[in-house]
Amino acid sequence: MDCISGWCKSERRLDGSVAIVTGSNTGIGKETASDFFNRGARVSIACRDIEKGNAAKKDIEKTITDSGRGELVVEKLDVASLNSVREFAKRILLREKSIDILVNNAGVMMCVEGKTEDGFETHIGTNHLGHALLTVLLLPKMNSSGDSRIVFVSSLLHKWAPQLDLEDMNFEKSPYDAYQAYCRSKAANVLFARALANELRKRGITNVTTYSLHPGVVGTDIGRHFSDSVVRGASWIFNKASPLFAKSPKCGAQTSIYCAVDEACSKESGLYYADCAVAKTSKQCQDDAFAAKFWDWTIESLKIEKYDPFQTSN
Ligand SMILES: CC1=C(/C=C/C(C)=C/C=C/C(C)=C/C=O)C(C)(C)CCC1
Repeated sequence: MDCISGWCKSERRLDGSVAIVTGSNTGIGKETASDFFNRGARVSIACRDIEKGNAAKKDIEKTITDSGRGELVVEKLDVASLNSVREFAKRILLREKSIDILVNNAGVMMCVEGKTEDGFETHIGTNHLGHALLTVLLLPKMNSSGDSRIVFVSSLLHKWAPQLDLEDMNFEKSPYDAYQAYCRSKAANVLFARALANELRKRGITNVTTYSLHPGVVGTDIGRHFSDSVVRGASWIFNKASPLFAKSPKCGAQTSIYCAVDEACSKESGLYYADCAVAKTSKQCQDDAFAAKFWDWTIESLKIEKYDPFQTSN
């Protein structure tokens, strides 16, 4: 089955590779995990709810193609909690000899005003900071694993974010706006992928590459909080109506899969993609000086100034 909106045509196998996909119990993440599994990878289904993860594992096992399968490991990870991210990273680093693919896919949208347990605004804390910590903790192993790729699932809506005010990322100065909070967190994904690519380049590290992307408008659980902050019943309507205007999760996963496996982009790093091709980002996300400031803001927020993500041992 092809998707009119772009299809990852690569037939590359991932036998012996290790891939981690956050939020892969459902939606785009589940389809991404299923693709890697059918290419032979050992895939970590990293999600909050182990039961939902196990149900996804059962579903994915039914998709086995003739070319064979890898392995699925369901694992507890809540990216809204830095503690949970640390625990998850510790377990993975102890168990895996290499980490070849990390897809930062989990996300929330249109949540009511709130803070994560670490005191960050819900969207920036979950969609960006949790994934940023996961990325830097896994980086030394990825750096020692030969060619490896880090993929950030962003959104076209990153373009609706105003110029980010690093003094007000948690809406302490300005009034809370759920839509803007989401758009900011998606700009954060694009900026962080770019900043990380620049930091790696600066140190001559060429075997780890980064990607950010817009999956398309996709009918998934991303609408689960629409009823809380848009209008009553919005989540239900989004669920029912999305097949009429949105991509299926399988088509929505194609750009994530392209960035993670395709030979065509293996030498690219820090760019933004849509429909399996490089696309243009907003002005602030093309600004390398601002990306560097955003990198520093992220490291400070995570309180890991003393940690060196660019070491190779682990
Ligand atoms: C159908 C529908 C809606 C439309 C939702 C859309 C179009 C969501 C798009 C989400 C995107 C693009 C996310 C990207 O990151 C509303 C307004 C919630 C109201 C209830 C019914």
